[in-house]
Amino acid sequence: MTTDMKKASSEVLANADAVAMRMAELLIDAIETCPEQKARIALSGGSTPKRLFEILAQPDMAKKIDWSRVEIFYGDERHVPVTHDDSNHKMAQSLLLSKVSLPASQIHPMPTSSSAKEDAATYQSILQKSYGSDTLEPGRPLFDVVMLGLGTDGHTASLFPGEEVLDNDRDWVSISAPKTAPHDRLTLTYKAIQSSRLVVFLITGENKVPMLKRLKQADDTIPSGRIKSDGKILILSDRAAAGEG
Ligand SMILES: O=C1O[C@H](COP(=O)(O)O)[C@@H](O)[C@H](O)[C@H]1O
Repeated sequence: MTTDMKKASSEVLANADAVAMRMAELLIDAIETCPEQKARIALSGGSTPKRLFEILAQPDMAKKIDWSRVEIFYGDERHVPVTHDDSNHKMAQSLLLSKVSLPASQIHPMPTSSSAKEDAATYQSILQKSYGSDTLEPGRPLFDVVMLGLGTDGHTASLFPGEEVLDNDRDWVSISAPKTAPHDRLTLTYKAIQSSRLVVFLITGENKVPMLKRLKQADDTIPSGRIKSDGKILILSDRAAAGEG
């Protein structure tokens, strides 16, 4: 089964906190029902997942998760040192990963210390090692959950409009050099994102109204509109992003 954006489900929740809580529930469920020993989860970057990370780090919530069954990956990363304020990993590490019982060996940040091209190839090898093969097999998804955001230009992960990576159907990880963003980036490709049990878009705030509308219409002229999953796709948004605020 392949799900494209035309077949995506959506839920509109009261506010950004409710979206984060719902995402936390989905993660708990995905970890509990993961058919393999460990659930591979790709975190999204940007500002939207911040609230989720804070919620998951709260002791009452953190104890609902068997962290020994979790492997953390990233959907994209700014090609900056991990100490940089724009680093997705820095944010996830400080708000969540440093606060729960998750061994460092189960956290896989995108490397950013060599050239972006070399770092993309290294991350692909890290994913292939975890998956146990360098070929994606039908019926055995790479990720249990891929979290995605939505940029006001329609990008998701670091799949930006006009970038070569949009046509890369060979690699799992690629470089992206958006002209509209301050740093080069590394990103999962469409192919890697598709190999998933569940893709969830987290979209909050009224500045996302026009793009969320296009995403729900499965507009394939924006990069997010071309996302597919071998499992399910869910768009979680708040009322403000849905234009109901
Ligand atoms: O999927 C993603 O979307 C965001 C958009 O970020 P936000 O700050 O509006 O939440 C993107 O830039 C991010 O890196 C990515 O993972």
